[in-house]
Amino acid sequence: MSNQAATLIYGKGNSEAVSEDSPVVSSPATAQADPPVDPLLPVIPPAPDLTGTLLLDRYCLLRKLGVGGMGTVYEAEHVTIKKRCAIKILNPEFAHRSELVERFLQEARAASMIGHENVVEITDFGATPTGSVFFVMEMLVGEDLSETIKRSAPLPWSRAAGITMQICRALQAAHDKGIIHRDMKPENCFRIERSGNPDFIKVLDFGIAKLTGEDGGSGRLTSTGMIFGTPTYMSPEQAQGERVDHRADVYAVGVILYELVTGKVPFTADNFMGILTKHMFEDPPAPSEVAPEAGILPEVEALILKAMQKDRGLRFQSLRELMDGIQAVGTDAAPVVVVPNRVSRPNTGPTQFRPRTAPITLPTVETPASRRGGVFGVALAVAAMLGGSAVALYGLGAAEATEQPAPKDTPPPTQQVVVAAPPPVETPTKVDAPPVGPPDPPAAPARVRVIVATNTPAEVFDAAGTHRLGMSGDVGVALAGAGPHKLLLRAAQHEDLLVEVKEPSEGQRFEYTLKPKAKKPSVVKTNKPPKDPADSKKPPVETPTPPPENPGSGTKFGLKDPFKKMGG
Ligand SMILES: Nc1ncnc2c1ncn2[C@@H]1O[C@H](COP(=O)(O)OP(=O)(O)OP(=O)(O)O)[C@@H](O)[C@H]1O
Repeated sequence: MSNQAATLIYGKGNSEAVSEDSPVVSSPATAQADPPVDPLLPVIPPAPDLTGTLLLDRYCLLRKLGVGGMGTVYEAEHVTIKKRCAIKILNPEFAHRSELVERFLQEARAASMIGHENVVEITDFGATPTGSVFFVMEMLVGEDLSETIKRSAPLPWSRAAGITMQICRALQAAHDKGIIHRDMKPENCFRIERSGNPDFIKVLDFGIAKLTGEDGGSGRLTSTGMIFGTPTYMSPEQAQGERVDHRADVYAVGVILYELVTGKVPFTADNFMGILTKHMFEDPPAPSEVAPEAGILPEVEALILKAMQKDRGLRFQSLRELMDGIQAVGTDAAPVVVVPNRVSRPNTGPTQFRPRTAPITLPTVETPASRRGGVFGVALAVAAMLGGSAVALYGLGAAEATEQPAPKDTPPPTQQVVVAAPPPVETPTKVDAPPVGPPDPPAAPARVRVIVATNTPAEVFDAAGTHRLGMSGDVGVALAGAGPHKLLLRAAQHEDLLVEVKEPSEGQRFEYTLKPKAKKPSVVKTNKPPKDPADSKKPPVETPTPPPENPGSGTKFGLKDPFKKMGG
């Protein structure tokens, strides 16, 4: 992982938070060697190796899997039932800081609240003999998506779509529960094989996620002045320290999709500040130009650019909308609208932070440049404080917060708002008055997405065979209305199959077998996605993950049950 992809967490503001001189910067994890560290960032001493330690009399730590920003992850075994698991232990450096203990356990709480098959499962938590805290996760065997990208990107559309759909589902489930991830990046998407699907995705690392419910703890956490995020995937509003809502995740997923289909990230620079500047002020280079060899379809490009609109009011307003867009690729659905970004940049600030490539300037509606200029100035000041290699977003929020009215449903801050305090986070269903764009989708859309699994890749049409609804496989097919739905499944060299789907529920899976035929199919699609080796495999069968074990074992150590806030 490059330094640019590292999560930056920087704290300041009260005695419980990380002190100003100890920013926490996540670093790439490796099982064998310590990760490279940005020489310009403060170094946190490595946590002691706890391999061989028995936790809660039942989890034996077998080997270190990697080191992240806040803790170390071990492979472990439940000694009684001999089940493998992964255990994340908070770096002892942070164990005495209740703010960080709370944040760490929040990761467990957030992932546990979501309860989705594409989100890593958390099963237990407790305290170590050395006084730190840990939580237990399902053990994932595979690799994170950044490795896949390094090795195989650009990915064919069918594969990129399947992966992105799962990320979207996981995050939509999070958003439905009032949780915003805020640090989506390929490193936080683990790719495992499950039931024959080599691209099964598990979203990890809700460590800086926001629980936006009234008692979700977000107020306490944000009021202490943590700053966080990964510059490469960071939305412009996050980079500017504005209030973050679920559309920051939409942006990050847009960047991930960009990377999946091009093999490159849209913005690079020599330092964090350079990347943030580009997210704020430059148009992403067109994916089709970045990777002409990848044959990126215009509608795929439009999807990416819409997800990455600088103005969040112009993005897909939910991941559900993005999923619909993905699903519509190759159909006769109306194309998505991408509004040119206004990408003018402030004319103040030291020139050393200016990106090297010329900005693409297009007219649009956007935040006034003057306001950006002010924010930019603060960003530069903080960057300078950090030696110019990293930008702490800390402080930017305060500059913006004074210009933005607090959402009506947000209680007034209990602490005095100081320059250092970042802004509160909104609930995913609320937006802070986007200037343009459609309203949030209704809570219960009249469409469900079902998985149509077939023995051979098949196109899914309406019963008349006139409207293509999508393809079989993991991307899923969106059905409007309650049903029953008659669907026509059509595959090359196979007999058409007419099926009926009665009262489908979201994510429900239907399996069908198409009979081979000798003669050629009567319908040939011209806009079929490129063939992907992964498609030729047996259609994935997704098995439900088992329910978590009873959490709460750590209470004898006086820990607050991280699962308690979700009532279970
Ligand atoms: N459940 C798991 N099963 C297997 N490996 C895991 C699991 N959870 C995390 N890992 C691996 O452990 C390493 C550290 O993970 P962690 O989430 O702490 O760090 P990170 O994502 O690199 O850091 P950051 O906190 O900066 O996002 C990573 O290589 C990650 O892929």
